[in-house]
Amino acid sequence: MESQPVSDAAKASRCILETRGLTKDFKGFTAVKDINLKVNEGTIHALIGPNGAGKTTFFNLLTKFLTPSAGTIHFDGHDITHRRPADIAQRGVIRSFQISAVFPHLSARENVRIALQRQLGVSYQFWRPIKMLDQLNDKADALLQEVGLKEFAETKAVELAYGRKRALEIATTIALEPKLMLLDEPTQGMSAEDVGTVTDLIGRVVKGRTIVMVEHNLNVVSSLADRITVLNRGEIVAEGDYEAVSTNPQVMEAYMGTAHAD
Ligand SMILES: Nc1ncnc2c1ncn2[C@@H]1O[C@H](COP(=O)(O)OP(=O)(O)OP(=O)(O)O)[C@@H](O)[C@H]1O
Repeated sequence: MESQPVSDAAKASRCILETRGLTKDFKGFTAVKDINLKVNEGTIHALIGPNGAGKTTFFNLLTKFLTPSAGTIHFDGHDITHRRPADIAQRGVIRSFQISAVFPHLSARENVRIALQRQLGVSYQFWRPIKMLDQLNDKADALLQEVGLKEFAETKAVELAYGRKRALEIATTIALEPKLMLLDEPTQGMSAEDVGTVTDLIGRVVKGRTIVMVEHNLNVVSSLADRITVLNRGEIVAEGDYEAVSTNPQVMEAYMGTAHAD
């Protein structure tokens, strides 16, 4: 039987990540409580919530920086609850701004090239002729162009302006061809101008990719996220698109301490 091409709609409805009853206790304090979350392939899913809501702890559970106290994590059809962090990265769960930290004294191109080498599994073949490794330059340049850093290929990462550094981090993450990108507050600490640039960049380069992001800036969330999960005190208080969650009384209460936020 001939296989049918998968339509965008069908692809978007495939759940790639699911947590069931995910819980993390710290000595009797429950930071993440019974979280049931589903992320569909090809979508941007944002996690928001006030300080201390449990967002970072939840991310750390997904990447196995922390071990859950209870519950399971399923990724791409596999139960990964008891997998080691390296296995999870190998399966394509890549956390940007942490794992893919850039090397400050290497150029933008060299940074992307190293990520590409890692993806190809040739990182230790340092005896290969430089020329062979130079074949990666074309691919690296294409990625730099994609994130708007073509003119900065020779610039050392440390010399890039903040927003451009973030763009480089995104390029090195994409180079690893993630099945799921975890973005940790991608616009944190940025000027309004950089927030706009990085938001546009994420919107452009992540098309068709699956992202879970923690983000405090609600403008960024409203323009990027297909679906939003709101956490408060370790629990999900609301889920839906931006319009649904932003008008939810429990969300207003979590953020502002009142359901009448006018
Ligand atoms: N290792 C730990 N030991 C004890 N308590 C912890 C630990 N890590 C986090 N917590 C607590 O768990 C709760 C959730 O913290 P978490 O950092 O996940 O929240 P968050 O939503 O990411 O907050 P923020 O937006 O401020 O980064 C907080 O009350 C925090 O103090």
